[in-house]
Amino acid sequence: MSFLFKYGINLLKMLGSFIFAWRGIRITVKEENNMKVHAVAAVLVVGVAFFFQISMTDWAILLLVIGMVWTAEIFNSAFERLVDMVSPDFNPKAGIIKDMAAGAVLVSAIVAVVVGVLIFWKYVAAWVTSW
Ligand SMILES: Nc1ncnc2c1ncn2[C@@H]1O[C@H](COP(=O)(O)OP(=O)(O)OP(=O)(O)O)[C@@H](O)[C@H]1O
Repeated sequence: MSFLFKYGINLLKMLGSFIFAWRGIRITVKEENNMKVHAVAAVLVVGVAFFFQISMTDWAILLLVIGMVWTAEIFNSAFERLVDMVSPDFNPKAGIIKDMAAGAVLVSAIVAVVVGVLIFWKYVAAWVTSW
């Protein structure tokens, strides 16, 4: 019985963690313009992927890079807020931290674009030649 009680409490705690994590994602999408751009880009790319009926492996790679960009952007937004909280006044060190976090987003976005081109070129080429 006490085992079931502990199990239930742990399950509730886990549910609470999911709700808090979901709030973090929601706030980032709502308040960060860059995240809105990433979200729209992801929806467009997924639409194109459905159109071309890409393979399971390509889906896996595509979703991985989309997740990578979103993760980088959420971390970047968290860093921005943390820096603004800890160092609200101008501080070159604070600026470097923000620049580094923004750099992580840029790296992930560039990799995502390259991966997107590598994945889609063969589908686009086949589609164009089938005309
Ligand atoms: N407290 C600070 N001290 C020194 N430089 C800062 C500070 N805050 C921001 N900066 C510099 O200004 C740049 C822009 O910061 P900002 O907080 O506006 O983020 P951002 O990159 O414009 O992101 P977003 O558009 O999502 O708000 C930083 O990358 C950093 O170089």
